Amino acid sequence: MTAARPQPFPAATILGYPRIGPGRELKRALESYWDGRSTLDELRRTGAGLRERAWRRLAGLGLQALPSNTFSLYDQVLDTALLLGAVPARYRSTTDEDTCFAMARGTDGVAPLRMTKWFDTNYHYIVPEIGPDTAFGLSAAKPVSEVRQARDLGLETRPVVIGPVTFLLLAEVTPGAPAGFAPLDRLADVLGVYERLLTTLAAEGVGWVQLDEPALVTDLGAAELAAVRAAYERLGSLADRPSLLVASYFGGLGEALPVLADTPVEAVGVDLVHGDPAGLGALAGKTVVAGVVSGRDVWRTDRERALGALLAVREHAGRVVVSTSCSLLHVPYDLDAETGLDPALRRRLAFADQKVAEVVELADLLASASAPGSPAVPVSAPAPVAVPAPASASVAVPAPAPAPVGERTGRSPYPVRAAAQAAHLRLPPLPVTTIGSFPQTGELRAARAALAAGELDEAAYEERVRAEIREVVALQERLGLDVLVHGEPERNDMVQYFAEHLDGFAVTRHGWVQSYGSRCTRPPILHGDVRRPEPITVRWASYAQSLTARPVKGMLTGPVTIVAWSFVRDDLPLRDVVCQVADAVRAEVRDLEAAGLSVVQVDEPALRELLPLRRAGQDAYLEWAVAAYRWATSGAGDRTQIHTHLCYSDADQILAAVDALDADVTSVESARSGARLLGEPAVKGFGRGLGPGVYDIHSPRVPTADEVGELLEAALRVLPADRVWVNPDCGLKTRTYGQVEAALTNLVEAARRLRGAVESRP
Ligand code: MET
Ligand SMILES: [Zn+2]
Repeated sequence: MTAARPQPFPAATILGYPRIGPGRELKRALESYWDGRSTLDELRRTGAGLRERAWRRLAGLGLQALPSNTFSLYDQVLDTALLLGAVPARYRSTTDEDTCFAMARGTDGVAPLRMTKWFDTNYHYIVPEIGPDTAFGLSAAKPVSEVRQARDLGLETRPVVIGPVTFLLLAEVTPGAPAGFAPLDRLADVLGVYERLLTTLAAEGVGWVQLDEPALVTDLGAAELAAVRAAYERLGSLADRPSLLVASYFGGLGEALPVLADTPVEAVGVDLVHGDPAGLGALAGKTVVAGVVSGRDVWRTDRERALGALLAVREHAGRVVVSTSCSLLHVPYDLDAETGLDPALRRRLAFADQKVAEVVELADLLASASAPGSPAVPVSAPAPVAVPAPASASVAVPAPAPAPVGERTGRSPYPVRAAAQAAHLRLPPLPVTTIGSFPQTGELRAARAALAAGELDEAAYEERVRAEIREVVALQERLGLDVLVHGEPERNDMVQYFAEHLDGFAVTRHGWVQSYGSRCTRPPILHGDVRRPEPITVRWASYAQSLTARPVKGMLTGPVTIVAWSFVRDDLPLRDVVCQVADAVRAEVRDLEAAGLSVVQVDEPALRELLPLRRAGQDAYLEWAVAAYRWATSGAGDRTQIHTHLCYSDADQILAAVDALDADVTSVESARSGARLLGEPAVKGFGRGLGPGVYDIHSPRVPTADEVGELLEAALRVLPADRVWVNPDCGLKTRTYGQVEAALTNLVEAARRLRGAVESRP
């Protein structure tokens, strides 16, 4: 069968749908397979069941154009690497699934591929590795079998694949490739594989294929724009192929718009929530898949505004299809599952299924809105639902004015503080610490569930947490760590826990969103003004400190991260929301200090995540984000050592801003990325304590003391010895106690071996 004549694109679609399962079925199936408790066949059956459920649900909601290949056992970028044959030889296994998991999670002897944030979201993708010798080749089994599975259910679908330009721009270079090589150099080879994919899908009778190109909303240079042109000229000119939708999202297309408009692709997806419709006239003659329903927040769509945007697009471009601004991967499944939410808040909300219904409804409204120029909402159409204002908008919060960067914040300059802290804390060189969390045992989670269900009373739960703290402190003393933590046993999640204790937030019971692989979070909903009614962490941290003579590090989540990992009200500038949270964190830092904690860590792993994708907005963002952090931490005295933690280490991009945070010690992920950070010139100039992670906590592998020692030696070659800290890449909560104990033993051992040498250095 060859491709039929171009089929018109139906009136409504979505760019993608959640896949973890409404009850996190995929998470359970994956973890059970990884632990050897179930077979690959069982895992495959779970996947098939989830896909069937998703398609039936979408069809039931009235959606005509259904996506496929948006299901993934781990990550869609990793799936694309497998599809294109970009599999480094060290990961090849007997089944596609095991190869996929080897790349994502590593194996006994082999470290996994790097993982990083998907644009400015909290979703993580696996970074493909491309070199001059990568042997590309098509493995189309997955998209083809999904098309067939849906067809067996009587449903036609549109396979979704990451597009060639985004795939190559996100890839990193195989270690050892010649200098100057860039993955984009392999564009022509990769396009050959995409051509074969399109031919294969056409032979399957597929009418449309969606190629996701979110990289097109970032600043592109001449070479990248030329790649866009080359890619879509070539794929568009292919003889027997399905119609092509090139989907952009997370912002406006900017300079890539006229380039795409010039190519023979049939449809272009544009984000009209985060990008502006300027220039869409260039798409006349094409189908515009207009993302007017946000795929990234949980707010109901303002129907009038959305319809206005759709009518404007229809006036300028050819055919308009109503869609989401991006995949619904980033929002929970179904608001109907949340029975405990305040009804006034509920009325303002829409999760994935509600957003699908909005898309369908808007398509109906658009169809009945007659010629351009007629009233935006036809009389016969249901009146748009008014979105109520935030409930607490009237609560007066003394808005903090964060101290501008560079201005005095109350603390002395770093050298003065460093001396005061050294005298007070008396730490050895290369102090060993952790990032905060210790393994969250099943027992602990069960106790929390029992508390929520009313089966365990507060006092019994509290004692359970205290017992855990006692064990964690004793373990750290026994292993010989220098700065201890209480282990965060009371926290379900580093953001949700604070949200539950601050006014202005609501939390959900089932609102899970995939973070990476089998990991999910339940982002809180920040809907009103934020205030801290009372201290949050002080009793746990001071209890831990009461158990030991060594310093315990109080552990807080920073204002940018709390906001970044929540669904945030959209009626205030983000900066103002962050300032409110910074004020609450500031009060908590001061209370920890007053309770006798000499070290306080304020985590900002999301600092870079909110960085605007285009350079034009980045300086302004960093200025207010850094100011908010300094406001949160600068109430501490000189003797109190402030730590911060980031889960990545793209030093060139962000290290200057990290320096401006003015924290005394910064820990960053480094082991997972093969200590690339240490090669960055910016590291040499870093003027404070730095702990480049020496233990990749995303992998079940335990590093040996020798491996840790090598990473520390590498750090000591570029950093002064009195500023190097020894710590894992991130928190330990996803690991087992067996792994953690073995790994921390090796961290302490490696630090001890090097201390002598460091102390005797001139
Ligand atoms: C994602 S960063 C995690 C930091 C937190 N303190 C932890 O150790 O889990
Ligand atoms: Zn982290």
